[in-house]
Amino acid sequence: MSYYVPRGGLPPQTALTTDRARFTEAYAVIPARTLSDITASFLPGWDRTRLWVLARPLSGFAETFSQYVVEVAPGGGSDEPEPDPDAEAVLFVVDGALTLTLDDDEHRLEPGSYVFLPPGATWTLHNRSIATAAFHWIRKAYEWAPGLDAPPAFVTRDQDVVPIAMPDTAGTWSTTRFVDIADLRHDMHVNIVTFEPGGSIPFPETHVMEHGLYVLEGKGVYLLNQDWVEVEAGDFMWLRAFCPQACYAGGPGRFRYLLYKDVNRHARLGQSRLG
Ligand SMILES: NC(=O)N[C@H](N)C(=O)O
Repeated sequence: MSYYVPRGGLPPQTALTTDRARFTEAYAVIPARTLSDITASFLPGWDRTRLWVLARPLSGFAETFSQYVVEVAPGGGSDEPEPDPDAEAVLFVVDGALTLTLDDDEHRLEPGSYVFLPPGATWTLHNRSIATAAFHWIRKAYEWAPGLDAPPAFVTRDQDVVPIAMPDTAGTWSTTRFVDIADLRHDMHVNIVTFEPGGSIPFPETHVMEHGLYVLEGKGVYLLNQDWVEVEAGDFMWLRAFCPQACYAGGPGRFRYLLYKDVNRHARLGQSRLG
Protein backbone atom coordinates (compact mmCIF):
# COMPACT_ATOMS: atom_id res chain seq x y z
CA MET A 1 0.00 0.00 0.00
CA SER A 2 1.23 3.50 -0.67
CA TYR A 3 -0.34 6.68 0.66
CA TYR A 4 0.30 10.34 -0.09
CA VAL A 5 2.16 12.10 2.73
CA PRO A 6 2.07 15.91 3.00
CA ARG A 7 5.51 17.46 3.65
CA GLY A 8 4.64 21.12 4.27
CA GLY A 9 7.18 23.65 3.07
CA LEU A 10 6.16 26.37 0.61
CA PRO A 11 5.69 26.25 -3.16
CA PRO A 12 8.61 28.02 -4.92
CA GLN A 13 8.14 31.72 -5.73
CA THR A 14 8.29 30.73 -9.41
CA ALA A 15 5.12 28.62 -9.07
CA LEU A 16 1.90 29.77 -10.70
CA THR A 17 -0.80 30.74 -8.26
CA THR A 18 -3.59 29.25 -10.35
CA ASP A 19 -4.67 25.98 -8.80
CA ARG A 20 -7.75 23.87 -8.32
CA ALA A 21 -8.65 25.35 -4.92
CA ARG A 22 -12.41 25.94 -4.64
CA PHE A 23 -14.84 27.02 -1.96
CA THR A 24 -18.50 26.99 -2.93
CA GLU A 25 -21.83 26.64 -1.14
CA ALA A 26 -21.85 22.90 -1.81
CA TYR A 27 -18.21 21.84 -1.59
CA ALA A 28 -14.57 22.82 -1.10
CA VAL A 29 -11.40 21.49 -2.74
CA ILE A 30 -8.11 21.88 -0.86
CA PRO A 31 -5.27 20.93 -3.22
CA ALA A 32 -2.28 19.05 -1.79
CA ARG A 33 0.14 21.94 -2.10
CA THR A 34 -2.12 24.12 0.03
CA LEU A 35 -0.91 22.03 2.97
CA SER A 36 2.08 24.34 3.34
CA ASP A 37 3.90 25.67 6.39
CA ILE A 38 1.55 28.68 6.34
CA THR A 39 -1.62 26.63 6.87
CA ALA A 40 -0.25 24.27 9.54
CA SER A 41 -1.19 24.77 13.17
CA PHE A 42 -0.50 23.21 16.56
CA LEU A 43 -2.71 21.71 19.27
CA PRO A 44 -2.67 22.14 23.04
CA GLY A 45 -1.56 18.93 24.74
CA TRP A 46 0.42 17.69 21.74
CA ASP A 47 4.25 17.89 21.67
CA ARG A 48 6.37 18.14 18.51
CA THR A 49 3.21 17.86 16.44
CA ARG A 50 1.64 20.04 13.75
CA LEU A 51 -1.53 19.53 11.77
CA TRP A 52 -3.58 20.74 8.85
CA VAL A 53 -7.27 21.15 9.63
CA LEU A 54 -9.07 20.05 6.47
CA ALA A 55 -12.68 20.21 7.64
CA ARG A 56 -14.74 21.44 10.55
CA PRO A 57 -18.42 22.20 11.17
CA LEU A 58 -18.94 25.56 9.54
CA SER A 59 -22.51 26.67 10.14
CA GLY A 60 -23.56 25.81 13.68
CA PHE A 61 -24.77 22.23 13.82
CA ALA A 62 -25.39 21.78 10.09
CA GLU A 63 -22.12 19.88 9.55
CA THR A 64 -21.05 16.83 11.48
CA PHE A 65 -17.30 16.28 11.47
CA SER A 66 -13.77 17.63 11.61
CA GLN A 67 -10.77 16.14 9.82
CA TYR A 68 -7.03 16.72 10.22
CA VAL A 69 -3.76 15.48 8.75
CA VAL A 70 -1.35 15.28 11.69
CA GLU A 71 2.46 15.15 11.52
CA VAL A 72 4.29 13.92 14.64
CA ALA A 73 8.06 14.42 14.88
CA PRO A 74 10.28 11.89 16.69
CA GLY A 75 9.68 12.15 20.44
CA GLY A 76 6.33 13.88 19.89
CA GLY A 77 2.75 12.90 20.69
CA SER A 78 0.21 13.29 23.46
CA ASP A 79 -0.86 11.76 26.75
CA GLU A 80 -4.18 13.60 26.59
CA PRO A 81 -4.98 13.71 22.89
CA GLU A 82 -8.76 14.28 22.94
CA PRO A 83 -10.23 17.00 25.17
CA ASP A 84 -13.87 16.37 24.18
CA PRO A 85 -15.54 13.45 26.02
CA ASP A 86 -18.27 13.26 23.34
CA ALA A 87 -15.85 12.87 20.43
CA GLU A 88 -15.45 9.59 18.60
CA ALA A 89 -12.60 9.27 16.14
CA VAL A 90 -10.89 7.32 13.40
CA LEU A 91 -7.10 7.47 13.06
CA PHE A 92 -5.54 6.33 9.78
CA VAL A 93 -1.75 6.19 9.57
CA VAL A 94 -0.05 7.15 6.28
CA ASP A 95 3.63 7.44 7.25
CA GLY A 96 6.14 6.29 9.87
CA ALA A 97 5.51 4.40 13.10
CA LEU A 98 3.38 5.43 16.06
CA THR A 99 2.74 3.85 19.45
CA LEU A 100 -0.88 3.84 20.57
CA THR A 101 -1.96 2.92 24.08
CA LEU A 102 -5.62 2.00 24.31
CA ASP A 103 -6.77 1.21 27.86
CA ASP A 104 -3.98 -1.13 29.04
CA ASP A 105 -2.85 -2.34 25.62
CA GLU A 106 -0.04 -1.01 23.45
CA HIS A 107 -0.27 -1.12 19.65
CA ARG A 108 2.44 -0.32 17.13
CA LEU A 109 0.87 1.55 14.23
CA GLU A 110 2.32 1.70 10.71
CA PRO A 111 1.12 2.95 7.32
CA GLY A 112 -2.31 1.41 6.74
CA SER A 113 -3.16 1.11 10.47
CA TYR A 114 -6.75 2.10 11.22
CA VAL A 115 -8.06 2.83 14.73
CA PHE A 116 -11.66 3.43 15.83
CA LEU A 117 -12.03 5.29 19.15
CA PRO A 118 -15.50 5.61 20.75
CA PRO A 119 -16.38 8.64 22.90
CA GLY A 120 -14.57 8.54 26.25
CA ALA A 121 -11.85 6.14 25.01
CA THR A 122 -8.66 6.18 27.07
CA TRP A 123 -5.77 6.53 24.66
CA THR A 124 -2.36 8.10 24.10
CA LEU A 125 -0.29 8.39 20.94
CA HIS A 126 3.49 8.86 20.61
CA ASN A 127 6.19 8.74 17.98
CA ARG A 128 8.97 6.70 19.58
CA SER A 129 10.82 6.23 16.28
CA ILE A 130 13.56 8.30 14.66
CA ALA A 131 11.44 9.39 11.66
CA THR A 132 8.41 11.67 11.31
CA ALA A 133 5.00 9.95 11.30
CA ALA A 134 1.71 11.17 9.83
CA PHE A 135 -1.92 10.18 10.28
CA HIS A 136 -5.45 11.31 9.46
CA TRP A 137 -7.71 12.12 12.40
CA ILE A 138 -11.46 12.26 11.76
CA ARG A 139 -13.62 13.39 14.70
CA LYS A 140 -17.35 13.55 15.24
CA ALA A 141 -19.62 14.20 18.25
CA TYR A 142 -21.10 10.75 18.86
CA GLU A 143 -24.89 10.60 18.61
CA TRP A 144 -26.30 8.24 21.21
CA ALA A 145 -29.32 6.19 20.14
CA PRO A 146 -31.93 4.70 22.49
CA GLY A 147 -31.06 1.12 23.49
CA LEU A 148 -27.62 1.17 21.87
CA ASP A 149 -24.21 1.37 23.53
CA ALA A 150 -21.31 3.09 21.82
CA PRO A 151 -19.29 0.62 19.71
CA PRO A 152 -16.01 -0.69 21.15
CA ALA A 153 -12.58 0.57 20.10
CA PHE A 154 -10.65 -1.50 17.58
CA VAL A 155 -7.35 -1.49 15.71
CA THR A 156 -6.99 -3.00 12.23
CA ARG A 157 -5.12 -2.39 8.96
CA ASP A 158 -6.09 -1.49 5.40
CA GLN A 159 -3.92 -4.44 4.27
CA ASP A 160 -6.00 -6.90 6.33
CA VAL A 161 -9.49 -5.95 5.15
CA VAL A 162 -10.82 -7.39 1.90
CA PRO A 163 -12.45 -4.68 -0.26
CA ILE A 164 -16.04 -5.32 -1.35
CA ALA A 165 -16.62 -4.87 -5.09
CA MET A 166 -19.63 -2.79 -6.08
CA PRO A 167 -22.14 -4.90 -8.06
CA ASP A 168 -21.76 -5.04 -11.85
CA THR A 169 -18.49 -3.07 -11.93
CA ALA A 170 -16.18 -6.00 -12.81
CA GLY A 171 -14.17 -5.08 -9.71
CA THR A 172 -13.21 -1.62 -11.00
CA TRP A 173 -14.98 0.09 -8.05
CA SER A 174 -14.66 -1.34 -4.54
CA THR A 175 -14.98 -0.23 -0.94
CA THR A 176 -12.86 -1.25 2.04
CA ARG A 177 -15.32 -1.20 4.95
CA PHE A 178 -13.87 -1.26 8.44
CA VAL A 179 -17.18 -1.78 10.27
CA ASP A 180 -20.20 -3.98 9.64
CA ILE A 181 -22.88 -1.84 7.98
CA ALA A 182 -25.51 -3.68 10.05
CA ASP A 183 -23.91 -2.47 13.30
CA LEU A 184 -26.12 0.52 14.08
CA ARG A 185 -23.98 1.53 17.05
CA HIS A 186 -21.81 3.26 14.44
CA ASP A 187 -23.04 6.70 13.39
CA MET A 188 -20.14 7.35 11.00
CA HIS A 189 -18.34 5.24 8.44
CA VAL A 190 -14.78 5.96 7.38
CA ASN A 191 -14.07 3.73 4.37
CA ILE A 192 -11.46 3.56 1.62
CA VAL A 193 -12.88 3.72 -1.90
CA THR A 194 -10.72 2.21 -4.67
CA PHE A 195 -11.08 2.58 -8.44
CA GLU A 196 -9.00 0.68 -10.93
CA PRO A 197 -8.08 2.67 -14.08
CA GLY A 198 -11.30 3.17 -16.04
CA GLY A 199 -13.48 2.76 -12.95
CA SER A 200 -16.16 5.35 -12.34
CA ILE A 201 -19.20 6.43 -10.35
CA PRO A 202 -21.41 6.69 -13.43
CA PHE A 203 -24.24 8.76 -11.94
CA PRO A 204 -24.40 11.88 -9.74
CA GLU A 205 -24.88 10.36 -6.30
CA THR A 206 -26.95 12.88 -4.37
CA HIS A 207 -27.64 12.21 -0.71
CA VAL A 208 -28.02 13.79 2.67
CA MET A 209 -24.75 12.35 4.01
CA GLU A 210 -21.76 14.67 4.18
CA HIS A 211 -18.36 13.60 2.95
CA GLY A 212 -14.69 14.27 3.53
CA LEU A 213 -12.62 12.70 0.72
CA TYR A 214 -8.83 12.64 1.04
CA VAL A 215 -7.09 11.24 -2.06
CA LEU A 216 -4.55 8.69 -0.81
CA GLU A 217 -3.31 7.51 -4.18
CA GLY A 218 -3.64 8.23 -7.93
CA LYS A 219 -5.71 10.80 -9.77
CA GLY A 220 -9.21 11.24 -11.12
CA VAL A 221 -11.82 13.68 -12.31
CA TYR A 222 -14.56 14.40 -9.78
CA LEU A 223 -18.01 15.87 -10.32
CA LEU A 224 -18.78 18.19 -7.43
CA ASN A 225 -22.23 19.74 -7.75
CA GLN A 226 -22.11 21.26 -11.30
CA ASP A 227 -18.31 21.24 -11.74
CA TRP A 228 -15.81 18.66 -12.98
CA VAL A 229 -12.55 19.05 -11.03
CA GLU A 230 -9.27 17.16 -11.56
CA VAL A 231 -7.93 15.77 -8.28
CA GLU A 232 -4.77 13.91 -7.36
CA ALA A 233 -3.09 12.29 -4.36
CA GLY A 234 -2.99 14.67 -1.40
CA ASP A 235 -6.07 16.68 -2.44
CA PHE A 236 -9.00 16.98 -0.06
CA MET A 237 -12.67 17.43 -0.97
CA TRP A 238 -15.32 18.57 1.52
CA LEU A 239 -18.88 17.88 0.42
CA ARG A 240 -21.90 19.30 2.15
CA ALA A 241 -25.14 17.33 2.42
CA PHE A 242 -26.82 16.82 -0.98
CA CYS A 243 -23.77 17.79 -3.09
CA PRO A 244 -24.07 15.69 -6.29
CA GLN A 245 -20.92 13.63 -6.90
CA ALA A 246 -19.54 11.26 -9.53
CA CYS A 247 -16.04 10.47 -10.82
CA TYR A 248 -13.76 8.85 -13.37
CA ALA A 249 -10.47 7.28 -12.31
CA GLY A 250 -7.62 8.69 -14.39
CA GLY A 251 -5.05 5.89 -14.28
CA PRO A 252 -2.41 4.73 -14.90
CA GLY A 253 -2.57 3.36 -11.32
CA ARG A 254 -5.38 3.02 -8.79
CA PHE A 255 -7.39 6.01 -7.56
CA ARG A 256 -8.03 5.64 -3.79
CA TYR A 257 -9.53 7.93 -1.19
CA LEU A 258 -10.42 7.93 2.50
CA LEU A 259 -14.14 8.67 2.73
CA TYR A 260 -16.06 9.99 5.74
CA LYS A 261 -19.82 9.58 5.81
CA ASP A 262 -22.45 10.18 8.57
CA VAL A 263 -24.95 7.32 8.81
CA ASN A 264 -27.62 5.47 10.84
CA ARG A 265 -29.26 8.31 12.77
CA HIS A 266 -32.50 10.30 12.55
CA ALA A 267 -32.37 13.57 10.69
CA ARG A 268 -32.52 16.35 13.26
CA LEU A 269 -35.95 18.03 13.28
CA GLY A 270 -36.24 21.74 12.67
CA GLN A 271 -37.49 24.10 15.34
CA SER A 272 -41.23 23.84 16.00
CA ARG A 273 -43.25 26.80 14.73
CA LEU A 274 -46.13 25.95 17.10
CA GLY A 275 -46.86 28.18 20.05
N1 LIG B 1 -18.27 9.85 -3.36
C1 LIG B 1 -18.36 8.59 -2.96
O1 LIG B 1 -17.43 7.77 -3.08
N2 LIG B 1 -19.54 8.24 -2.35
C2 LIG B 1 -19.78 6.91 -1.90
N3 LIG B 1 -20.22 6.06 -2.98
C3 LIG B 1 -20.81 6.86 -0.79
O2 LIG B 1 -21.52 7.83 -0.56
O3 LIG B 1 -20.87 5.83 -0.13
